[in-house]
Amino acid sequence: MSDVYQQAEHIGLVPVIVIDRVEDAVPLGKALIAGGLPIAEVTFRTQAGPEALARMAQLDGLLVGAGTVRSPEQVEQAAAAGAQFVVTPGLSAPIVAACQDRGLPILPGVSSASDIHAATELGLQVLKFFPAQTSGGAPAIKALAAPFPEIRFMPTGGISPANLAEYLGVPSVIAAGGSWMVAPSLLREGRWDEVERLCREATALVSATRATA
Ligand SMILES: O=C(O)C(=O)C[C@H](O)[C@H](O)COP(=O)(O)O
Repeated sequence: MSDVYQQAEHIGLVPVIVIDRVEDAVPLGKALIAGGLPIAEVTFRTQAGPEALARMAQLDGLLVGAGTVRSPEQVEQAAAAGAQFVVTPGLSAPIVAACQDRGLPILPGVSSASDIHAATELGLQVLKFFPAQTSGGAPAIKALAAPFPEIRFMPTGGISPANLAEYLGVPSVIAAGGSWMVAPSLLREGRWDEVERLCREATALVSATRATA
């Protein structure tokens, strides 16, 4: 496994960020680091996404990737901004190829056995299970892991402090993705202390879950 996947596994939870103002990028990144979640998936859903990613990528100790990448052109944009990994909502062979050409780790979204099968044919082993909660949740990942034992998952979509432990308890899950600690309202109001507190609380939950596994 690439270093990025190992780091994501070590941290256990990847904040998924939808950012509207580039000037929020650095205080947000610092809050993530201070809160013990030094990793971010910065979605390319907003216009500010690529520049916000570039600013966050300058912060020491923060692993930054691009999310909601939907074209090979956006892979170029992500790489130019300093992204260290790419996340896509679904499985796209051209996007996977663009990432593989650059040696950029990619976590494409999958939600079925057919998706996973296709991803294995593209040489991938670490996949985003998306949208996790509405695609059957932790029981679905366990069922899909049976025929694909080598595949590792990062479930994302509908994950909260209430169900995080259930996902992290599945052996094939390396980390979960979630957005509650970086909710748009917190960013809009510049509540960096609250972001940090929620990250710290989430980190404690990850540690407690793993200690009892
Ligand atoms: O489009 C993408 O590539 C994404 O990254 C989607 C996000 O993973 C989910 O929107 C996060 O879902 P919540 O944690 O329920 O807010």
